[in-house]
Amino acid sequence: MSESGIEVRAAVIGACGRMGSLIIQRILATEGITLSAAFDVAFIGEDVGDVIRIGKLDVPVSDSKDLVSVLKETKTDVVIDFTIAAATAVNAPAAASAGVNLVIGTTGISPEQRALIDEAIAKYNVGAVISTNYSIGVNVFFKLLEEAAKYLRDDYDIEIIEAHHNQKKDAPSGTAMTAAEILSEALGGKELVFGREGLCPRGKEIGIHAVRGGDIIGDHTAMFIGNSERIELRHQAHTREIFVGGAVLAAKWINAQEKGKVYSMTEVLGF
Ligand SMILES: NC(=O)C1=CN([C@@H]2O[C@H](COP(=O)(O)OP(=O)(O)OC[C@H]3O[C@@H](n4cnc5c(N)ncnc54)[C@H](OP(=O)(O)O)[C@@H]3O)[C@@H](O)[C@H]2O)C=CC1
Ligand SMILES: O=C(O)C1=N[C@H](C(=O)O)C[C@H](O)C1
Repeated sequence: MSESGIEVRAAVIGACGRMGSLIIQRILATEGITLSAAFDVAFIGEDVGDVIRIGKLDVPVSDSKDLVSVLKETKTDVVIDFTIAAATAVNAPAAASAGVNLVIGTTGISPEQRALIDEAIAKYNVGAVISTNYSIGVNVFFKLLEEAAKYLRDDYDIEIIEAHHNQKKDAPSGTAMTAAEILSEALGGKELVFGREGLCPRGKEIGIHAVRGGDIIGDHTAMFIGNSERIELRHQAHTREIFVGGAVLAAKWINAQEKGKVYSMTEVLGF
């Protein structure tokens, strides 16, 4: 039990994945939050602690097809979802329908999928944090981009380059997309161009480029390129723990917020 006496019951979807398994370990090490359930597509029925090799936890891996009934049985307050967009588009509305708050880290969510999620959050009056990046550093990076755009206006060409590990499924990264959206909005609307090939004279667009290889955790560089100078803002993740800490913080935070709304990680951090 935490000092405040509130114990948040959190379920993890994508529990056996790179992020999910670390989030479970962080929940176990954090006061005021308990692991209520774990969902994945493989290892159904096995103890999740055994699957992620940290020892028995007496929490079975459940099939997300049983999401609503398991969330109700386990009296879950919040689900933390780090999976793939097609899964989140189904599981987030289902969890909301059970009255459970949401922390969504999955990237590559299309505008149509996002609309379904937003609709369920409003309809079932649950709270949600949705962020393409839960690290403190990246959320400062987002603020710095806004600030740079304010001064540089349209005079500098903007290119965003992201690099990630060779197991990442989606491209470009969700963080690169958020960075581009922030810059586009600050500059009154810009076309986004993904990579370049063939005849492609540069216009006033924002270029976005994805690199994939090895075990890169996540690098993001925004280049503001003028005729005689350039500014580069860069964030490099050294470990996934920076995302994990933010996601668990968000899971505890959302419980105490006004419901029926979607919050960003910058709001969780109070920026
Ligand atoms: N917002 C942020 O700060 C961050 C976001 N991410 C994002 O989180 C997501 C996951 O990344 P990562 O952990 O590296 O990926 P992994 O592939 O390692 O983990 C995802 C897990 O989800 C499982 N899964 C897939 N579909 C379902 C489903 N329908 N129900 C339950 N589980 C499911 C996968 O199973 P299987 O492998 O069998 O398909 C896998 O075990 C990505 O979208 C990534 O971009 C990552 C880091 C930080
Ligand atoms: O898949 C990853 O690993 C990451 N995904 C997120 C993204 O797509 O922005 C965040 C982080 O860079 C790691």
